Amino acid sequence: MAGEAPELSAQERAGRAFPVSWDQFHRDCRALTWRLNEVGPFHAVIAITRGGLVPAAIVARELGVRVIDTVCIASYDHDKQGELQVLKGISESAMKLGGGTGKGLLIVDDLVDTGKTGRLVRQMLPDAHFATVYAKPKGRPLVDTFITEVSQDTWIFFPWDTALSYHPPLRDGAA
Ligand SMILES: O=P(O)(O)OC[C@H]1O[C@H](OP(=O)(O)OP(=O)(O)O)[C@H](O)[C@@H]1O
Ligand code: HPA
Ligand SMILES: [Mg+2]
Repeated sequence: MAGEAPELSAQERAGRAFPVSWDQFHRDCRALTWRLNEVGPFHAVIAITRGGLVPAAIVARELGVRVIDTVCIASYDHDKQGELQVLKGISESAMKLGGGTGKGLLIVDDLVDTGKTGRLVRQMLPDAHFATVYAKPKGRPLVDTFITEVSQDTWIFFPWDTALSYHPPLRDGAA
C-alpha cells in the first residue's frame, strides 16, 4: 500500500552485528562438547540443516558418535523469516534408536532465535537433548545446552555466510 513503511528483515531489526570466525566457531563447538560430555552418551546426532551441519560434525567427532541424521528445515530466506518448511523428516532408523521419542538422541543446531525451528523439532523428538552453539532470549528456554547468549536484537554472522572484505576507517564515516 502507498505510504506504508517497508517490512524490515530480521537482520535490519537486529541493531547489532556479531561476526563469528571459523576459529571462534570451532572453539565454541568444542566448549559445547565439554558440556555435552557430562550429559551423554548419545546414540546419534540429529543435525538441523543446514546451519546445524557444521556444529554437528564437530560435536560428533569430539563425542565419538558415528551415526548422524538430518532434519531439513527452512524458514529464513537469508534474513527474512517465513513459514517453516520441513523438507526432510528424521529417518526411521534414527527414530528407532531414540525409541520413538528421541531418548538418547542429541539434536544440534547453530542457534535458536525466535525458537520456531527448535520447537518444531522438539515436538518430533520430545525426549531428545537439544544443543545449540548460540541462543537468543526468545529461543533460549527451548535449549538444554548452549554456549553463548546474544541479545534478541543481535544478528549472528556465521563464517560460511561471510567473507573478508575492506572496511573503511572510522575517520571516513565507517559506522
Ligand atoms: O529460532 P528460529 O527463529 O527458528 O531461527 C533459528 C533457525 O534459523 C536458521 O536456519 P534457516 O531457516 O535460516 O536455515 P539454514 O539453517 O539452512 O540457514 C538457523 O540455522 C536455525 O535453524
Ligand atoms: N544469524 C544467522 N542466521 C539466523 C539468525 C542469525 O542471527 N537468526 C535466525 N537465523
Ligand atoms: Mg537452520
